[in-house]
Amino acid sequence: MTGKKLSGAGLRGQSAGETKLCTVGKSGSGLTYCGYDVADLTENATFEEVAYLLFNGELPNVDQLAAYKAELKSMRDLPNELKDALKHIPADAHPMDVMRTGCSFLGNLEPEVDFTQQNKAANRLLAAFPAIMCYWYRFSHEGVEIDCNTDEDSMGGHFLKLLSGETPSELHRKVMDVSLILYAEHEFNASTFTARVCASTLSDMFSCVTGAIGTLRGPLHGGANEAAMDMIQTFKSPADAKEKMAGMLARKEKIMGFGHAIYSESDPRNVIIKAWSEKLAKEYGDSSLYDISVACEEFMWDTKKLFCNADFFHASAYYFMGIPTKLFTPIFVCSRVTGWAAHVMEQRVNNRIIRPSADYIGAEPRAVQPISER
Ligand SMILES: CC(=O)SCCNC(=O)CCNC(=O)[C@H](O)C(C)(C)COP(=O)(O)OP(=O)(O)OC[C@H]1O[C@@H](n2cnc3c(N)ncnc32)[C@H](O)[C@@H]1OP(=O)(O)O
Ligand SMILES: O=C([O-])CC(=O)C(=O)O
Repeated sequence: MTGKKLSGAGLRGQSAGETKLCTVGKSGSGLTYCGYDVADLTENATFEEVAYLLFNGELPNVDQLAAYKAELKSMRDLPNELKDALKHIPADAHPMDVMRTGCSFLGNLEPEVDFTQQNKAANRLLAAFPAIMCYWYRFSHEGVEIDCNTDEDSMGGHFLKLLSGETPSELHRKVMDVSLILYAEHEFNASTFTARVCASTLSDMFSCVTGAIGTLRGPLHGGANEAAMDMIQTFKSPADAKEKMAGMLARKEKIMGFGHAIYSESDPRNVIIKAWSEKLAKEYGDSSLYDISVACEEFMWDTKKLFCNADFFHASAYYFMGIPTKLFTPIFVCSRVTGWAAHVMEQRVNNRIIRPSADYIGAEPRAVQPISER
């Protein structure tokens, strides 16, 4: 066999199952969760409402939301054994490895014994992830043992307060909330598919989410927001960005934060996070990083007709909020755990073990030679 087998490579364009949770790129660009447009959700709902929607199929009413938020708040703290484990992870560890270990360790302490506990397990992970990330980060980088509870009402505000110890501004709370909504769910992307494959063996929620974290870690998936930030920071000006990107394309390098496996015209999350990034740039008082990002977007469209995906303007938005680059992808985990867990639950309702076939391209049948004759 010669050359790259393109048709069907990466399972592109093939349906691998059914879902009620999400549509991606139905007309080239849209994104819906349980029938709601993601733009509508970012304007008229909060991340906790979206989490409830994904787990229950409907948005909550006032009482349901209050009860759900109270439940999540009661689950924010970490067991001492997990805090001790996090203290042993070095400062130079990859933060996604910390998230993976934190998830897996919690699964030892509070296992999902049977599927009647699936909502509890999902909510526990959702509530605990900000503390898993920030407890490790602040202890390993600043020597501070943080209190894992805050008086912040929302997940976004809670995360920001754990990270800095300061009460976040309304603007920062809002942007974090929008960001968590945008990253919550995305149909059969690589990490969600990992979770569903794991779920299809009737494994537990913590194993499904641990596997998904490992898949999200890569730069072709969730890791792209960090890679985009690292790249943007090497550009001195919009003109410099265009010149350096031309060189990257000439060397056939991938530009992180651009392109998408499903969307063909645009990623609907980009226009939303880009607008918030612009607002944050004004508040920050120095818009150079935003201006450089806009130049990158223009250049990629003009030269390759490639558009920014969800990750690209998240980089500058998080930067303006003072979030360290190494925590960008872990924030994605704090959000996407909702989508992953919802897919695990959906897989369990109508399960058959996921086990595709492969086209064999190896050696013809042959006999084993005695080792002395090889
Ligand atoms: C939240 C998320 O996970 S969003 C995705 C985040 N990932 C990134 O931003 C990483 C950069 N982007 C990419 O690597 C790809 O666009 C992916 C992984 C997102 C999608 O990959 P695929 O569906 O396989 O698209 P594919 O790689 O076939 O792209 C088609 C062509 O566009 C090119 N291309 C696609 N994305 C890029 C990019 N970011 N930079 C440069 N060229 C690109 C490919 O090289 C390919 O060119 P070719 O036909 O000459 O080989
Ligand atoms: O759908 C994909 O392939 C990747 C993506 O954008 C996501 O998971 O949010």
